[in-house]
Amino acid sequence: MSLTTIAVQQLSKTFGHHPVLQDIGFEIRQGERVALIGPSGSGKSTLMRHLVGLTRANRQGNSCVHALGRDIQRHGKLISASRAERCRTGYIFQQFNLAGRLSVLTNVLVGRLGRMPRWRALLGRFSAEERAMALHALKRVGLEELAGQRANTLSGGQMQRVAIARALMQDAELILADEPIASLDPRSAREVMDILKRINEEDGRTVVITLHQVDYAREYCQRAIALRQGRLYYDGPITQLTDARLQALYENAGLNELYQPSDGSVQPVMLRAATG
Ligand SMILES: Nc1ncnc2c1ncn2[C@@H]1O[C@H](COP(=O)(O)OP(=O)(O)OP(=O)(O)O)[C@@H](O)[C@H]1O
Repeated sequence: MSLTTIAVQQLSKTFGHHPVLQDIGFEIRQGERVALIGPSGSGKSTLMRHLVGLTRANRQGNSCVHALGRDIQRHGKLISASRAERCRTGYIFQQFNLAGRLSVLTNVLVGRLGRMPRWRALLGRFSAEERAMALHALKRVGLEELAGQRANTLSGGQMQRVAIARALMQDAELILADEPIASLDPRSAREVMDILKRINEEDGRTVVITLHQVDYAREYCQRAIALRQGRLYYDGPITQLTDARLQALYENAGLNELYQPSDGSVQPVMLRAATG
């Protein structure tokens, strides 16, 4: 039986007086490929940031964010982690976060820093084996020929593929991709989504992707978690995310009447009408 990779319980976050996440709870099992969707401002990025401790939940309440066998935060308090533990999660940003002046290969090697002895990491001394690994990671994203090129000469799609190669180099078991294709043209977006899917299928990595484009979520992910106004609106198979539900998610249509599973097989589906 697959293991729990992420468990979120009673997660609430308020910025100032603005409740951005309200009582969020879900679990993600090892090897799942999940799309996190919802209208702009619904809290997707904020939720993702909680999963790696970049944002802390409200201190009040019983929230817990658990990933890869350890608590990331509890009741809004971050739990410290070793470098090796942090490396187990790779985070891919919309804006790639590459060092533009460094070569593509070096950017990929950077993914290894957290797994190297500190003195070697500080000196940036990579072994022949690590270089071979980085080239292999680049090969997997189809960019080994650009290894020596400066990162800031690449297209957006290529940059994102380098960022994925860096996560591969990190040997991340969990990959969180926050709008990885938001600034890419359709062809590049497809290439990036293909690679994320392949990593999930071939390596068994758990992949969670925030997406604006529902079509990509439908095509590439098995499960959707949808937020609306900071609340969990839908959690279930992507195939059950009907046009009517999506319309309700994005257009504030009436919610309760839309959830009418046509057969009894829809066990994991949960829908909560947003009240706010
Ligand atoms: N650090 C912050 N301080 C104050 N408000 C914030 C902060 N981060 C996010 N917010 C607010 O929280 C809400 C949710 O933002 P978030 O970026 O999580 O939404 P999102 O669903 O990812 O949106 P988008 O799809 O547009 O990126 C927004 O109203 C945003 O302005």
